[in-house]
Amino acid sequence: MELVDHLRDERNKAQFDVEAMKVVWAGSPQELQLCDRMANLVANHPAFEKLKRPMLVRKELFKNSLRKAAYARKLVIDLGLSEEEAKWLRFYIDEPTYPDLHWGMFIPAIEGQGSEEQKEKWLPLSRNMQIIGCYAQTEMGHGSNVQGLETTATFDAQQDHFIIHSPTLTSTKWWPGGLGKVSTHAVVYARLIVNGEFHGVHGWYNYYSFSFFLYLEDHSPLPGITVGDVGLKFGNGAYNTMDNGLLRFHHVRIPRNQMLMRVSQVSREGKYMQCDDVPRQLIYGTMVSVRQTIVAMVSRTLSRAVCIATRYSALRRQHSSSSLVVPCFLMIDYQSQQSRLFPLLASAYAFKFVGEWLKWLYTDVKQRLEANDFSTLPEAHASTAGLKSLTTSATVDGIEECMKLCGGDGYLVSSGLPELFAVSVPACTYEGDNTVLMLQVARFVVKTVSEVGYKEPLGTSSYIRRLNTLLHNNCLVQTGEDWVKGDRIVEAFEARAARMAVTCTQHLAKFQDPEQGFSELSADLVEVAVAHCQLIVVSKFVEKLAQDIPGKGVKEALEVLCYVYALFLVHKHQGDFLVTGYLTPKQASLANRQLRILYSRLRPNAIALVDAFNHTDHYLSSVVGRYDGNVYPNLYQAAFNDPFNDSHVPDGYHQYIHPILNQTLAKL
Ligand SMILES: CCCCCCCCCC/C=C\CCCCCCCCCC(=O)SCCNC(=O)CCNC(=O)[C@H](O)C(C)(C)COP(=O)(O)OP(=O)(O)OC[C@H]1O[C@@H](n2cnc3c(N)ncnc32)[C@H](O)[C@@H]1OP(=O)(O)O
Ligand SMILES: Cc1cc2nc3c(=O)[nH]c(=O)nc-3n(C[C@H](O)[C@H](O)[C@H](O)COP(=O)(O)OP(=O)(O)OC[C@H]3O[C@@H](n4cnc5c(N)ncnc54)[C@H](O)[C@@H]3O)c2cc1C
Repeated sequence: MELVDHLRDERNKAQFDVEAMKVVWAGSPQELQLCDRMANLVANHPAFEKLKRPMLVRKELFKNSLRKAAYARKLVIDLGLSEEEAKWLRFYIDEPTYPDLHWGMFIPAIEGQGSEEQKEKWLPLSRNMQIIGCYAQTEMGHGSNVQGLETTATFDAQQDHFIIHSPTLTSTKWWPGGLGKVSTHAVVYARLIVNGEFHGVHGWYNYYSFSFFLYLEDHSPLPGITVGDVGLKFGNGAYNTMDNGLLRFHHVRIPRNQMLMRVSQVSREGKYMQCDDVPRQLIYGTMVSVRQTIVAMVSRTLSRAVCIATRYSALRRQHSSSSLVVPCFLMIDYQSQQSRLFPLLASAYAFKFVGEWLKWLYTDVKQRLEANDFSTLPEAHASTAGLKSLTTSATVDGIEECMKLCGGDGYLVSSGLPELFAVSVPACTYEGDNTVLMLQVARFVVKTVSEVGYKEPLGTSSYIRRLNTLLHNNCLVQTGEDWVKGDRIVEAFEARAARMAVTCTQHLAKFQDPEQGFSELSADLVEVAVAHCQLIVVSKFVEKLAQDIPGKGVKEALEVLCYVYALFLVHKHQGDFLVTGYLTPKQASLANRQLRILYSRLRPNAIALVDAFNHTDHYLSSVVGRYDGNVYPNLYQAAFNDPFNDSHVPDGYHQYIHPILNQTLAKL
């Protein structure tokens, strides 16, 4: 049977080479080929079916996710997949499960914090999955406040052991993924006590990582350990495939050599030693690594929602303003729909490019760390924390907006959007609450501004070198066209960020106690951090455009996206630009007018731009976002696929409806 492409006319409007754009989106021809192969491997394997997921109760859902993870492992072994291929395989299976934490946090924690000897011993076991691990840092009473962790690790010199203990209910480890039911091991963060002394009460040496056996062979917990799942989470399927766990220790003994020993050691004699040349922040290194990975991946999550909403918007017709009866307008042709949808489409591309840059920065930092050069660690911390926060918040808000952009049908599970929202929303909390992370960025920015004159700002903060110019020279825009120039846009974002940072730094200086000032001004500080991070995203997009980008019309299409992203932010945050005095109201209104012109330039390319994400229908799992656009018959069929429609008479009908109809309620 010939397949009908209901979006063909839209596809024909494209003004650029979609295949070339696919390469740009993927990062390289090799990445495109790799992703395509893994996506199709998953899409064509019946084991990875996922449409029934939202209908399953927790125990069935969990078993189903274990089955998928086992099939995935089998495929990795049978096909001899590399770690990189296996990572994409997991990604396209699209179901959070224990391997994410095993590969994403447990192994990196050992790699980053273990001694050479420890790595040699534990990494082969972990990579072969002979042990399965998780990352147990958060406690019931302490999530953001890592310094407040209460779990203790007391050294017993006589037996050459650490005694791990949870002294209070609030010290219960709480939330670690993979911990509740599956893991055999954990990297546990605890407060170190040697010779009755708490180390580093001032926060230098408080917490150390331990790897130790949680379970006996038969998978029952070791004596002294209580373990379980934290309970059902938001959304039906969503993150409930993960066994986020709880864990308590009652004086559990582990050998001394299970303390991860790269950053510091405790000797056989009970002597505590801190490696002089390694900063203690390295124990936070796993979080830096995962935050970078989240930024690298988040654009795909947003692109998925945007792809669904764009395709549906380009199919569904509503009435025109002149006739409320005759449906003629495609939803995508409403200016108001475009002004909500197109900035999200542009954001997906913007986040992709900033993710690529962050990966580069992180790789560079990692190489430096291996050579004991820690000079770029503060910037890596601020950039990973800030961009994780900025991109996940925008993505989660964007998914919700896409749901609304699809009207009522977006609210149906079959649209794929509710589950995507539910699975993504905790990204604003895990790996660091987004506000807490922005406050870390603000600390970095304020510190950089305060040090002007005796320390050269580098990397993402190098704009602060030109503080004088940025504070005193106002925007030169005179026409709408002036707004579509890369350097002008970047300068506007630099001036806004610099002016906000300087104002906040001056306000902070008025406080006798800097910490009190920081606390009282924290809402303003978050805005400073947002301005700094948006500058990074905009400038990395502009830098991307300066590269050689092959393919007919590809660069031009990307330019439109870049200006849409930037001018949308100028419009959204025009208060910042006006209050800091950088823009006049006229210039702000020119930016908005130019934005509308850009929307009309983006419009013919909209479907091609989402096609360039190269998402399979399996990955999208959305009736309204299907590639062929054949929405209505499938939407209708999806309703009847719901087991609730198996019968006209639901359970309970005879019991609870008949008595009402028959007026026999009194018998109930
Ligand atoms: C929207 C959809 C998203 C889709 C996502 C897709 C996901 C892709 C899948 C990828 C595949 C695999 C990945 C793995 C799966 C991920 C699943 C998620 C699992 C979640 C796991 C967790 O949540 S683990 C627990 C995380 N916990 C936190 O993040 C806690 C947050 N708190 C902190 O980080 C810290 O406590 C703090 C930084 C907020 C404060 O610490 P502290 O009080 O000790 O520090 P100070 O503020 O005093 O600062 C002291 C100096 O240290 C510097 N600093 C702080 N942190 C760091 C760091 N990490 N690195 C370097 N330096 C650091 C700080 O700047 C100070 O410096 P100075 O000012 O110079 O003194
Ligand atoms: C799905 C999921 C998976 C997780 N996986 C893991 C895991 O594998 N391993 C692990 O160790 N942990 C894990 N966590 C825990 C996660 O890291 C924490 O939830 C996170 O660090 C936030 O801590 P919290 O929940 O205690 O929130 P809190 O710190 O209590 O924050 C609550 C509110 O207080 C605000 N707040 C807190 N501190 C400050 C401050 N200093 N200044 C201003 N505002 C502040 C926050 O902005 C937020 O609005 C997971 C969490 C979730 C939801």
